[in-house]
Amino acid sequence: MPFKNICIFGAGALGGAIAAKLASSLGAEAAVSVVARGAHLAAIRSEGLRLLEAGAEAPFAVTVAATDDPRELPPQDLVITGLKGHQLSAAAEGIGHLLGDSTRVVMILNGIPWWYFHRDQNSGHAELQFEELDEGGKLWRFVGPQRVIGCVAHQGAEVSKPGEVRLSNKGHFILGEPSGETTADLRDIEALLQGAGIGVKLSSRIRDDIWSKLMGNASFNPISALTRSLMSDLMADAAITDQIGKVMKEVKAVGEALGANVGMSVEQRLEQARQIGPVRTSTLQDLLAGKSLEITPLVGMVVSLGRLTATPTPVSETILALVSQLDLQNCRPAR
Ligand SMILES: NC(=O)C1=CN([C@@H]2O[C@H](COP(=O)(O)OP(=O)(O)OC[C@H]3O[C@@H](n4cnc5c(N)ncnc54)[C@H](OP(=O)(O)O)[C@@H]3O)[C@@H](O)[C@H]2O)C=CC1
Ligand SMILES: CC(C)(CO)C(=O)C(=O)O
Repeated sequence: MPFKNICIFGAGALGGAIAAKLASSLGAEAAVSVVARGAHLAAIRSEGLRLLEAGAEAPFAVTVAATDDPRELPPQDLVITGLKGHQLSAAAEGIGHLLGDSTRVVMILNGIPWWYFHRDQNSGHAELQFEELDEGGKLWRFVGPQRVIGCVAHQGAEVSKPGEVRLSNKGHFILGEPSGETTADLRDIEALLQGAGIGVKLSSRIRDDIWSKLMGNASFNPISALTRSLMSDLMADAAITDQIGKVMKEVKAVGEALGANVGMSVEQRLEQARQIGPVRTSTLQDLLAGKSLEITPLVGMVVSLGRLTATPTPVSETILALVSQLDLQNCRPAR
């Protein structure tokens, strides 16, 4: 087992689920720790981290070392981040404390990740950095794009109460090196996760998977927050589905302008969205919890990369304006 110390930084919905599964399958074989905060951290410390799998009647609980200060943990063999994209810059230095010479960092993210252009051979913009995704270049400096393994999650999850994570389906995670290589590290991480009962697929073109997933997250995530609707309600509304389809078309066009093969058609992506069912998107979960919203990686970057590639994104621009104002009002104290 190449991973003796594994830290999940941001053990919320998806990170918490992965931490619980790894801790339960590895037992004493490895030290699984989590970085969390607030009431969630307090509950993990006092009652353990609980996971309710889709279809299960009761959660199971695991005991993991839990802290809000990564400096308390030793250097890790593997770090998995479950932070939202807009929370990463603030955590960059903390993640840096966990890294040894060869530590790899799996970043579970929706949307365009800060490392997107690292070793990208198709866009003509290799190594381009975006301040809006990586404030002050902190992620580039403290983590380093060469450590990253990209991760696209096809798994619905929610922190149902402090200390407890609930999965909404039996999903899977797509993992890929930014370079597209199938490295030994990638194979080892695949084996680790599969051994814990986590569905994994490897991709040699992770950016294609990012764009296919983003066709949905750029459209139905902000719209679900704007309308406070479950996925099933959005997809039952023909006028909304029509707007979602328009955003999907824009996202696909931007991805293709950057050299991605976005294999999925708008109709196929809409069909995938119809299968999700009565689920609160991660953006709606944050809105309802009064938290700031993950807007830039999901919507803002579609508009920015649309500008970079001269690809029109009018519907995404409208949604960006609306959801940005919603975010401002949501985080503002009541007047
Ligand atoms: N949830 C889902 O169904 C899906 C999510 N995704 C994507 O996966 C990624 C992770 O999402 P999700 O699992 O929902 O995220 P969550 O918001 O559930 O989890 C993030 C956790 O990290 C914590 N956190 C943030 N910053 C810090 C910090 N500096 N120190 C300690 N803890 C911190 C948050 O605390 P706090 O709550 O206090 O901010 C929260 O508990 C996102 O990009 C999302 O879009 C993809 C597919 C499905
Ligand atoms: C696919 C979906 C809607 C799963 O919940 C998601 O990616 C999200 O909530 O961000």
